[in-house]
Amino acid sequence: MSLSRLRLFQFRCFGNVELAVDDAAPVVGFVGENAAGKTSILEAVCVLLRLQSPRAQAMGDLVRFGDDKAAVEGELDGTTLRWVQSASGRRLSVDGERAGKAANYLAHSGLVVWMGNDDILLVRAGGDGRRRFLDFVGSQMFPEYRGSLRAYERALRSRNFLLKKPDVTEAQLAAYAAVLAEHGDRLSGWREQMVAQLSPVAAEAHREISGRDESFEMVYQPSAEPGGLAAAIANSRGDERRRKSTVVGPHRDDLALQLNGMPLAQFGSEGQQRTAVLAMKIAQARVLHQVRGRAPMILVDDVFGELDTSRRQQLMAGLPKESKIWLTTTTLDWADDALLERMTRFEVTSGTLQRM
Ligand SMILES: Nc1ncnc2c1ncn2[C@@H]1O[C@H](COP(=O)(O)OP(=O)(O)OP(=O)(O)O)[C@@H](O)[C@H]1O
Repeated sequence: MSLSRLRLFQFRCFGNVELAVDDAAPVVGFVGENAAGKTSILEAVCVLLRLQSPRAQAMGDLVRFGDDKAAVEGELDGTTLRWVQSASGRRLSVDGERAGKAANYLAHSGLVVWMGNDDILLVRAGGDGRRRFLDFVGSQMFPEYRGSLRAYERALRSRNFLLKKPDVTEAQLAAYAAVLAEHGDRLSGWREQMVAQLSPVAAEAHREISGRDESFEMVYQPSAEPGGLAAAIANSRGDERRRKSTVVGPHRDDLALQLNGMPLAQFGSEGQQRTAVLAMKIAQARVLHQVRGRAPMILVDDVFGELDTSRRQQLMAGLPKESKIWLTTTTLDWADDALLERMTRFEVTSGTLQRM
């Protein structure tokens, strides 16, 4: 999978920039000072391919300050993808034809693994980030995942709104509970399947990086038995009345990360935690490659230069050979000749791009 052309229009700090990359270029590096716009370029790729930003709270944040719309366009293996965000909403097209629903567009789009400094929060912070990780991977592994997730989220918001109203009826709550159970059971089934595939691959990648006989494990912790959400919601009515919100379902799932059977957040050293997170991302790349038959693009924001040489080499060796790596860095001091030879480089300076 190869992105050979990318154009950003009024996206973040960019006015109108375009770059072209040789199809065969295995690594593309964006080099520049802090706040030059490096992350925004990788973010634009993620938005173009997955319709999701790894950092924006709302898609409107992506529109350049003072402008009324933003666009990203790119050429992926000969297909032209276009994403436009304006006050009237989002418009998607594939080869010049309106795509309508996200699912139609994503069927033509590509796969992505995002790696950034915040990844360590997968271990250290709460379940939100781990659920986002599962959802990001799930929507790339299973074509219907994203649609079910959106339907689940909509029903959850409506039901939680109703639960705060004093005059709500049991029938109203039950109608939304049925939607939650339908989509929630599908989501937890997919999550269970996904973690079962990711965990052994992550364990293998972890051993490769650490060089030690440690056992890393990802364990899916559903808040309700997969397939049993309707009963779990019914059984939690007392709790719901007290808390005025839906207390079971995929929005309460978690993913336990363990090293040698112990919780990594509590007992792992910083190095062990970082290794585990790298292993999870390598596993994501390998499993997506295996399941979808295409190697994902690897977007690496800042972290490459911060890894020690051996981890950097393990990471490069661990990713699918066919994956293109696009990375950002403030300096190339860390890069050895072998990597520099393979890297197409662009200098980023306050919203401009230049081939180096
Ligand atoms: N919607 C927006 N419109 C205009 N500028 C924006 C918008 N959103 C963010 N910016 C600015 O864009 C600039 C580039 O941010 P970006 O995070 O891409 O830089 P970076 O090169 O990755 O920096 P760092 O190395 O510090 O991570 C920042 O100055 C940021 O404040």
